[in-house]
Amino acid sequence: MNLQQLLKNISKPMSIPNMIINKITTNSKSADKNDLFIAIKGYSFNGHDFINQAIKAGAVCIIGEEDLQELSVPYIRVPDSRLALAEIASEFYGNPAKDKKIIGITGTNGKTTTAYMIKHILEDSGHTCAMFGSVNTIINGETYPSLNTTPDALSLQKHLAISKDEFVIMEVSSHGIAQGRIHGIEFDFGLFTNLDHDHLDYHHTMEDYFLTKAKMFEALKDHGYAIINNYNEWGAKLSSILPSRNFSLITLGNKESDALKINKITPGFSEISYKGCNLPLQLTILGQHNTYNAAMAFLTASQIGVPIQQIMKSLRTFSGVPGRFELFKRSNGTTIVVDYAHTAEAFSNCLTTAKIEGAEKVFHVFGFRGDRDSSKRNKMITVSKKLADEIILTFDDLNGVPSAAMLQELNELNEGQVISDRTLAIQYAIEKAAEKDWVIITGKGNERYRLDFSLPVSSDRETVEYVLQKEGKRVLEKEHLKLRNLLK
Ligand SMILES: CC(=O)N[C@H]1[C@@H](OP(=O)(O)OP(=O)(O)OC[C@H]2O[C@@H](n3ccc(=O)[nH]c3=O)[C@H](O)[C@@H]2O)O[C@H](CO)[C@@H](O)[C@@H]1O[C@H](C)C(=O)N[C@@H](C)C(=O)N[C@H](CCC(=O)O)C(=O)O
Ligand SMILES: Nc1ncnc2c1ncn2[C@@H]1O[C@H](COP(=O)(O)OP(=O)(O)OP(=O)(O)O)[C@@H](O)[C@H]1O
Repeated sequence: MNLQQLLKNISKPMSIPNMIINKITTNSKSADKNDLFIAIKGYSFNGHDFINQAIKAGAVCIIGEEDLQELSVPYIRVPDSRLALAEIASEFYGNPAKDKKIIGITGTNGKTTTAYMIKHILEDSGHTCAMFGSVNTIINGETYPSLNTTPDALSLQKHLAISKDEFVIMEVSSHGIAQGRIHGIEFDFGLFTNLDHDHLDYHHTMEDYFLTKAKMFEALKDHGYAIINNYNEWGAKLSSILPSRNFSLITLGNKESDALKINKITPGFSEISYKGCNLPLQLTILGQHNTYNAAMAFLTASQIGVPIQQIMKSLRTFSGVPGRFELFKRSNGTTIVVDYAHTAEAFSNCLTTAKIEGAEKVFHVFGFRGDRDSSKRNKMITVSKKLADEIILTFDDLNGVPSAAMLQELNELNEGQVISDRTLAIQYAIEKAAEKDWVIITGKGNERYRLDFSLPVSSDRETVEYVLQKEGKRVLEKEHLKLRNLLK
């Protein structure tokens, strides 16, 4: 693509050389002949330090924010490289967002689940959907792994360009907003699920975290919809500060002005009221939090025009999300749950659900993610202590934190058992649980392990299956032995 055309919104044409660009890259390692390299100041590295490397590899033009002289190729200085990247990437891929119906979902918890629910409902009624989120990326029916919850601007624009889907359902993380990954994208729907203490290593205060999330709503299209969970105090705050613009504000909550109200939540069955009717909301997945996610999905699908009866039918057949309240049954009756909860509120929802469902004793296996907001850990422990009967602390991803330091932190908490090997911690909890007990394993969800553990498995699901299988074999062997003794 012609560089002058590509940078028409970034710089004066006079200062842009007339040349053809092969591709855009932000990583010197993937720079090649005739590429445009955009230098980004990141958290681990400063892309400006790799400019010479990119030039050596063949980059013919550089964009960056630092005052640099005497580069051997043209250098265009911009105020913010990340924003420039988003604008240039959009131009490179033909401004693909403009023809798309985009549903952006933000909030601390529930983005993935709500996204999956909306996708299921829309596809059930004949629509096609792309989905960009933390579990995976789905475009034109093909599934790809996701690196980030919200893709970087270059990947995002490329995904949009490739997608022929009618709707794009996108999880929008606060990191994604703060780093300008969604810059330039306008949303038809903006959903806010909730806000809970998380990512304060990055945002420092809840207020800043909230205001970052709130920015997504500045990018709503005229005649778009803001769908907000007012049951959450931050949701109610967002509804109250949204400027009166030409979009519809649709809320769930308890007030007269809320469009959808949750009348009651009981296991497997909830009741909502919408447009003056009380409607049963039946879900096959457990967790009272999922009723809120379903209500958000309901409101979205309803605005899109899916008939109410159809929405409720689709929600009844929604089978869940990998690693979100995923249930397993042990032969003796113990219930085991693998869940992605990693905030106090999510802990509370999961552990309360187990109690509501009749758990006699709850064993809670979890750890703390290394190099991530450590200020939320006390709250997580407090909730677990209150709602679980036995805590088994173990390792989550260490992200570079030395294992001895994490082990020391877990030991110093002096709460329950510490079994650093995650697979053995899970095995311990399962083996200790009785018939009517529940084992709740939180933090990793569907993610693969990044550490090596003792059992030959690579995720919580595989650990549970491995332990149950081994146990099943032992039971069979015992019965076999009994039979042989009887026949003697
Ligand atoms: C802390 C953080 O947010 N990091 C994200 C950020 O990376 P970064 O800009 O800091 O990159 P960096 O590694 O410092 O490098 C800076 C620049 O130097 C370049 N470089 C670097 C080395 C080299 O040899 N040559 C070179 O050119 C890099 O390509 C980059 O352009 O921008 C990258 C591109 O968008 C992201 O992939 C990366 O996410 C990392 C993987 C990450 O873990 N992010 C988490 C915190 C995150 O963003 N999570 C949210 C979800 C959170 C949630 O809701 O739970 C998400 O949206 O995924
Ligand atoms: N509406 C909700 N309110 C509170 N907790 C929830 C809600 N929905 C899900 N959770 C909890 O949060 C966990 C993560 O759910 P989900 O993946 O849907 O959220 P997410 O916002 O995509 O999370 P992340 O950004 O960390 O990927 C679940 O496993 C569950 O424990």
